[in-house]
Amino acid sequence: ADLPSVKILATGGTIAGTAASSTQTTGYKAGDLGIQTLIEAVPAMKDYANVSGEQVVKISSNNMDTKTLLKLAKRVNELLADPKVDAVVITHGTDTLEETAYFLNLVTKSDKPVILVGAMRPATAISADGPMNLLEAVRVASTPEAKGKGVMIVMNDEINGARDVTKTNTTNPATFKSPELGAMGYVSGNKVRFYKQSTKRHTTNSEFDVSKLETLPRVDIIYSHVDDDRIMADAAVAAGAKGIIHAGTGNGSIANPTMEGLKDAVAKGVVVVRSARVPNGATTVSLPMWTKAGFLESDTLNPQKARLLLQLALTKTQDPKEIQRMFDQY
Ligand SMILES: NC(=O)CC[C@H](N)C(=O)O
Repeated sequence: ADLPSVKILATGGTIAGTAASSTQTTGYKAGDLGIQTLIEAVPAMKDYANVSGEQVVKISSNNMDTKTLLKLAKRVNELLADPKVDAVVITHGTDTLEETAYFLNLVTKSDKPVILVGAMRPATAISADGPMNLLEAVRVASTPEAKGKGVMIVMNDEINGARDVTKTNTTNPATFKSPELGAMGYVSGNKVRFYKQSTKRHTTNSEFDVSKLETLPRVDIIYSHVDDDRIMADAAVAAGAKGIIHAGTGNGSIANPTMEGLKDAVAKGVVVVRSARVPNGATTVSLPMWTKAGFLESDTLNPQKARLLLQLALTKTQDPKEIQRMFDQY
């Protein structure tokens, strides 16, 4: 009775996936099982928390969209405002898990733990990783030290912070890593162990608020490559993008023809942020001509997370100086 109350919000993914055979680990149906089935599969959760479930959506997370993100964020805030709820765990597909985690890290108005969890093997597979991951997520959510650390992903015995974590392997269960900045902690034996946390702004210290938002501004990502040209930049502007994240080569480098397209985008009021297709390191000022063109820098945020931050930034301001400040602080 004295245990914390943890609400599990289910959204689908492989953790709720089913396949025709116990050895099938690809080509299965994601998001098939409901939250009650997932909870019943892990009775040990009751040793750590009073858990209850709620199905938000049943999707494969490659289909995650703004509407669902906003719905989820609003529900998380509603639940955490209730003194009877101590923490929220969200089951989610792994494809866009890091994006939902970072988005919630920016818009959750509570210091109560919010833990995201998924699986790489469907629930029907031998050595399915979902049940243990869910148990560990609930254990972390029930730990007092998890409070105030921002949104986290718990999978495969690791606790990773929403800002720094990324999916690093297409199929391996040990896929969620923070390669540059390291894991925050481990679920190890009978202990939840924390070692570090991000210095970046999040949750109760964040200026972003989705409570009145029904949509987010369009922001497109342009991925750089050999033979790059301006076609994608022009297409983004034509599609009505208010922002563009350029996933540049190296330290956010831009091919000359693409640069012309992006300069024209800036001239039309589109905010352009340089990120990088390189997984590690900060994207910084490299060539002065890019700064002169008005392009901003994403710091260590990967393109998909930079996109979410720019969307939220654009709900508050169009001022490039202010938006760069946000990229420096979040
Ligand atoms: N491991 C997974 O969860 C991937 C399954 C699916 N593509 C999803 O993200 O929902």
